[in-house]
Amino acid sequence: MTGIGTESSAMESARMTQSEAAGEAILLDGKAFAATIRTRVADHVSRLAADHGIVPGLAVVLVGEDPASQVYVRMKGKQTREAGMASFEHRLDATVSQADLLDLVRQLNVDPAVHGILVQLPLPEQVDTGAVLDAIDPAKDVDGFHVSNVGRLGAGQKAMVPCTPLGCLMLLRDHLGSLSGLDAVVLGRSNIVGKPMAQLLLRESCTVTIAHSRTRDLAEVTRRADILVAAVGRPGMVTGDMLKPGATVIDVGINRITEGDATRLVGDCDFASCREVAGAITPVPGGVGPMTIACLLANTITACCRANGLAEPEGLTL
Ligand SMILES: Nc1nc(=O)c2c([nH]1)NC[C@@H]1CN(c3ccc(C(=O)N[C@@H](CCC(=O)O)C(=O)O)cc3)C=[N+]21
Repeated sequence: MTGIGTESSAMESARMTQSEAAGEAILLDGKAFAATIRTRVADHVSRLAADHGIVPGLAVVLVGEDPASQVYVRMKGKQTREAGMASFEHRLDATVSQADLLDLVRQLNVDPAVHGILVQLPLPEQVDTGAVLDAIDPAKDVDGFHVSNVGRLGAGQKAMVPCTPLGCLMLLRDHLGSLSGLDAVVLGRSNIVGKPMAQLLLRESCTVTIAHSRTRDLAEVTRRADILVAAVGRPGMVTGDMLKPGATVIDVGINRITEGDATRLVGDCDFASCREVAGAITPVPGGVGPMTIACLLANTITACCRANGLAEPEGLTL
């Protein structure tokens, strides 16, 4: 019993008969599941206010004017406020110095109204990203990128868990129940998705392989996967022939491609061929993306509860 996503489980099983009849993969509806998590977050926020007079607060720092980053930051702010939490947005010029950015982070570290801090990535090149992430108070590190949270996750200690892998794991548990003994292949070895995802799957007792750009005979590796998590940022690189029939496929890729004068979001998986072979697959959009933001809100509640010595919020942590 995961405690997470019973509503969406019910939706999945309703959909299962339809999909099986069509010989196509079940769609793992991250958009619907994320809405469920946001409702849980909003419930916790009401309770924190009523019982303790606490309003959880999330600070988001955006440096520069990257259009995609602006969209994500706007979505995060909107959903934070809709859940009843306080949203603090800090926009800095693309030319900001490392020292000024560190000053802002330190100010947020000591601000009692701020329980979570997220510095939107990527940062401009004059800034040392690792130094900025490690300046964040680990207790407020809702992205789970601080080296101390990375270490704690690896050591099996209580940590802040990166939002995208956390969302992927919630989808997997919701669909599969126990993951114990399953072969999991993570495609991609980034610090923000691939590596923490592998740690979480290992914690679930999967047999974990991390594949990447230098992996030899990739298809031979991916065809062993009961669970395939694709996080490489290459549109359509996973095709149906690379999958074990019935595999559960989590597509983390968010690639904006231009077709004529329209743009379209596609994942790292070639959806048309993968859905013929997979047992279940996340769509892009509407899969992992919405789960990432929902988990950011969940992590903010978790950080707030821990900061105030309150019990872990049920259904929002691992
Ligand atoms: N410090 C930091 N933490 C992050 O978590 C972080 C970051 N930096 N930098 C950028 C990436 C990207 N990211 C996404 C979140 C939600 C969607 C999302 O909701 N996508 C929608 C589509 C939205 C659209 O139309 O663009 C979907 O997939 O359905 C996508 C991408 C968080 N990131």
